[in-house]
Amino acid sequence: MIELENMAYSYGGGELLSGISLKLAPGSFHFLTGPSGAGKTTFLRLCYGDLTATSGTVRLFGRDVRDLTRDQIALLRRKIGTVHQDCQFLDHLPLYENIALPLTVSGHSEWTDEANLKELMQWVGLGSRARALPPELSGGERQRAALARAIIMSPDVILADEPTGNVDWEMSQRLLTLLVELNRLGKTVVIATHDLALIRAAKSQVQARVLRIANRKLQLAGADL
Ligand SMILES: Nc1ncnc2c1ncn2[C@@H]1O[C@H](COP(=O)(O)OP(=O)(O)OP(=O)(O)O)[C@@H](O)[C@H]1O
Repeated sequence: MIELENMAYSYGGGELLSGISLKLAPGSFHFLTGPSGAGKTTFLRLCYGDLTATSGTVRLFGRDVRDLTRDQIALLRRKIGTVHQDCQFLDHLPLYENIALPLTVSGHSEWTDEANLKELMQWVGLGSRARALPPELSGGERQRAALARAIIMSPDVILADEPTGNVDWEMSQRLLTLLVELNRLGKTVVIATHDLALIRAAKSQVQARVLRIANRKLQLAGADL
């Protein structure tokens, strides 16, 4: 799926990430943790070909990112759904159209009407909010909408960057449950988070590996979280 081999990355100064190797197996569930500024967001961006490693190799679905054109990377990226820390929406479009944007952009606008999106919107608990405008949404609604948008193309992998960053505990549990359900459907899930309580809570629901980035390296975290 996604494979990193002795990868390093620098934004131009010193190395931020170094000697990183990891294989994300199909259907696996990973948490990614580490101090603020350690490089979690950068790591996720490398995992979906948004950044190119300074050295070492990143393979997306068996293809070395360096051998791919931007268009080829964009095509492979359709198999990867991303949820960002600050979910961006087009404020003038109703929610269902925002969620359908990946379909519109990829030329499948015939599937983007409200009726087709109903099931997905109900699944994330936004069935009654289809026509709301993004500025009218709560933090938790925005995060669930971002998750719906991330999975609308039925990706194999979901990379979520602090998906529970701006919501209360109950909502973070709800988001976690949605991500666990997606994993049970066979999706590979990676969640970057500072929230160790969330990771502990997940342990009863899913077999997750916990990775930690610190001092430029990626390590498997201990069981003492
Ligand atoms: N586009 C960029 N250009 C230069 N430096 C950057 C850029 N993006 C991030 N950085 C720097 O790289 C380091 C890692 O940032 P990153 O966002 O990956 O960390 P993080 O672990 O996700 O942090 P947080 O937990 O606070 O979200 C930080 O020092 C940040 O300032």
